[in-house]
Amino acid sequence: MTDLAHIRNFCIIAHIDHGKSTLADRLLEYTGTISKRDMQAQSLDQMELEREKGITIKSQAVRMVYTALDGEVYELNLIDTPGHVDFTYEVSRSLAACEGALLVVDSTQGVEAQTLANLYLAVEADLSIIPVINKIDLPSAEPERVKQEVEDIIGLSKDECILASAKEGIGTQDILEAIVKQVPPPSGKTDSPLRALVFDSHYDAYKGVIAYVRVVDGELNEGERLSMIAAGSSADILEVGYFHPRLVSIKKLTTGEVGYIATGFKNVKDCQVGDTVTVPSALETIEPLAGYQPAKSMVFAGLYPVDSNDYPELREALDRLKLNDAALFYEPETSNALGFGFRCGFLGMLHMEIIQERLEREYNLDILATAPSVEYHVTKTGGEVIEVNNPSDMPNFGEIELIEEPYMDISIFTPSRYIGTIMDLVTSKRGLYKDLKYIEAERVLMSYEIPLAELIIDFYDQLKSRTQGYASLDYNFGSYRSSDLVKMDILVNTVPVDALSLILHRERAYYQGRAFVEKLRTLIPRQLFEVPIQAAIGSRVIARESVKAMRKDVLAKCYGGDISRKRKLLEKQKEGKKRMKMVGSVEIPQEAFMAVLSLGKE
Ligand SMILES: Nc1nc2c(ncn2[C@@H]2O[C@H](COP(=O)(O)OP(=O)(O)OP(=O)(O)O)[C@@H](O)[C@H]2O)c(=O)[nH]1
Repeated sequence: MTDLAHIRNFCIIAHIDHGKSTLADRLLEYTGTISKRDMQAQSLDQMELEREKGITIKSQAVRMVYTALDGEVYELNLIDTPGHVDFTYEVSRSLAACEGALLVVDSTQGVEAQTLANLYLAVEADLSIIPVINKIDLPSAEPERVKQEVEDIIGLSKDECILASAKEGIGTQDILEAIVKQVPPPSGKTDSPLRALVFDSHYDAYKGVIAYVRVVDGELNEGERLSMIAAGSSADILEVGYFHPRLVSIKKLTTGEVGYIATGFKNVKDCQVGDTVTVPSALETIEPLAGYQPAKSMVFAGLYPVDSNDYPELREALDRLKLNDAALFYEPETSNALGFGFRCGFLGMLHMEIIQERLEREYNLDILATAPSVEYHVTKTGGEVIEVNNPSDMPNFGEIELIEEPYMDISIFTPSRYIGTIMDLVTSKRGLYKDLKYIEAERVLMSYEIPLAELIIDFYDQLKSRTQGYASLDYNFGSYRSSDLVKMDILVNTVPVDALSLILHRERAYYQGRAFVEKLRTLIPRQLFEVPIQAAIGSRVIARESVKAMRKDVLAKCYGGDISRKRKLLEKQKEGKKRMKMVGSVEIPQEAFMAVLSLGKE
């Protein structure tokens, strides 16, 4: 147990790849929390997937013990924050558990969109901010320019900036000293009833849900009973502890401290990020901590087993993933084309990709995903308002009074030479101009509102390719706005394929319909017969193409009795078939369902 004056809770915020995880490793190493020998690169990124994708998905908290130059011993709690905009809410809760933040800026790049977005969140959380200019070991580093940028853009004095190389360990001690001196100690009430903030949670098969908490007031004792204010659930505290970086169990966590509780809950839903932990006796009287928000799905897609016999396995896998991911939403869905599957809701595209990959890798399932959709608010002619997140559920024209779609507030940081090309891109995606600010002579911050439906379709890729990777993007939900949208149906071999339906803006529906059908023609493999593909809006066909009949069997190409060659070809064919779905008498591959995502490219 450490007295409040000797506790510091801080996090590291940065734009992607500016060196957050590497710096965390250096701090852990310097304080002897992890020996160099045990140091696995980026030990804070636990999941295999995280390491592969090189991003931090779940926040973690590690306790370090640091003897400062003044001779005093401090307990430093480093709370790692997720690095992607899909997880902004988790970031905001991690920040709420801290008093200070290291703001890492890459000295070869400078301030980027996410540096600012994270900074705003940190300022909102009232944190002391310590700017760290990283990667000064690189020949292309421009620490002076970036310091100036920090002063001009962020408003922190350039003299406060600490120059560092997380890779080489330069500046590590200065950073630790700054944390001790500049970050205020926590200011909770030690003699009040327990209030602790959950800033992350995950399910553990042995210990139940493990909640990562910051004790705000009072203390948390092993063996006591706890109550969750928002979830209304309660459980016994099986274990209390902190991360070092492995779990170390102790008897209690006191005011101001950060650690974990093993709750015995079987589902993270009972103990969600942002909820307040208290004791049952205080439940009636205590004020919940501010800022709780239930997770909200922004992007939806249908997930179907390629082999319909795998449906029970898919359900089981989703159930399991959900135990650990309160933000994952799903419900059974039936498609004429694809059979039984699930409509799933995700925080964003990255979240969707992660879930898909986990289903495939960890649960060994072959799944077919439909194109991602947003959630529309549809006012019917009778006045009833419904939410539609599957294009094939869109009511008929005649029944619709108004359709509203989610718009995002986006900000783009870019060298000014790309202003023109970015404006073209944003306009082509129905973006609405809000603001353009010169940050320095050659860099600008552009703000727009843009439909989420356009943002999820290759916007980021296009932004990166049009600006040679220089522009950075950040976005947040803005509001629902009405749009002139229509539903386009696709018929393959005269059979409507519900899972290929799309919602499009009326003005561009004709052009996009043609492009879509053309794309489908190239993706649907030849069959023994000619296959017409049509796009229709209401009863009007707006485009038509056909997949010509196949002439030869693949094996016909084989000569003589070369068995191994023949086998190879058959295997290849099987491989190609893996993600196909028989719709009527036509096989449709996974790529066809995703074709809309690549429409803008050609
Ligand atoms: N030369 C040099 N490279 C660095 C330094 N710090 C980090 N890097 C490299 O920069 C890359 C990104 O570093 P990470 O620590 O993974 O960045 P991050 O901010 O944690 O990235 P996300 O988890 O994706 O947000 C890695 O290849 C690091 O090895 C540094 O001081 N100097």
